[in-house]
Amino acid sequence: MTPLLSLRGIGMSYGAVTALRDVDFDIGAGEVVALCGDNGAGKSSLVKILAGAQAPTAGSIALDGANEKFRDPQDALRKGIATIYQDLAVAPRLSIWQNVFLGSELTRPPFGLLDKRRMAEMSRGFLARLAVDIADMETPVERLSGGQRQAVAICRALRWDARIIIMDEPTAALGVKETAQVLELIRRLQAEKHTVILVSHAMQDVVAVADRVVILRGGRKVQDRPVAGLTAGDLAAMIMQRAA
Ligand SMILES: Nc1ncnc2c1ncn2[C@@H]1O[C@H](COP(=O)(O)OP(=O)(O)OP(=O)(O)O)[C@@H](O)[C@H]1O
Repeated sequence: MTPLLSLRGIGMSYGAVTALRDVDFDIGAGEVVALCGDNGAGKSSLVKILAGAQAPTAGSIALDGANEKFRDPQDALRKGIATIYQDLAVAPRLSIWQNVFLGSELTRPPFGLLDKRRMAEMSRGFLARLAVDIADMETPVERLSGGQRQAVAICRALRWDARIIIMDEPTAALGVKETAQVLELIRRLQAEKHTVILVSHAMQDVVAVADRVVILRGGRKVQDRPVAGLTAGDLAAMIMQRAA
């Protein structure tokens, strides 16, 4: 079967610094893949490439078997890859629906007025798919919990019908309860057959939701295996292992 996303020989150099070397991997539709590695391993560089924020200096990317080059993040989004960075890029004072449709508002003919009702209804529908219960779509995002904010950021990806959702350290700033909520969001995405790439330093999160783990070290892929049967301790040991 053709993988949904396929990377071949991806390299990234910043002048004299090589952040990624010859990285290959395939991701199937509906998989939750954790991308792990110690600081400086190359995770952010890879995320930026997949997000369309930077072009790799070597290698190729294919979606559904067709080679792709992303001109910019908007292009990657249009092609089905949504990236949610740790800061979530939400506008705290704006409402839930305004955030979900930020920069891509729906309008009504013939005068092009904002179709607030439809945007609010659709936002409610996206949140319902994630099993997040918030009564009022006019609620400013600053009044939401960390887990709920993450849900709003995911709704933005759903609004674009993203097939691949990249989440960069989604639980890094969250407490225990909110972390559990975010992991539940990922399970919901998985149940809807979305593909999720989870960048994480939290091995217990990886064990809880990921199907597979890809570990980078010094810019190279050193592990690519199913998570089943591994403990958080096993993963931490794999990340820290010295190169042979
Ligand atoms: N814009 C840049 N210019 C120069 N070097 C860079 C740049 N971005 C990243 N690097 C270097 O590339 C290597 C990989 O960094 P990257 O941020 O991709 O790793 P990471 O795994 O995301 O680390 P962290 O977990 O700390 O975010 C590091 O040596 C880093 O210093």
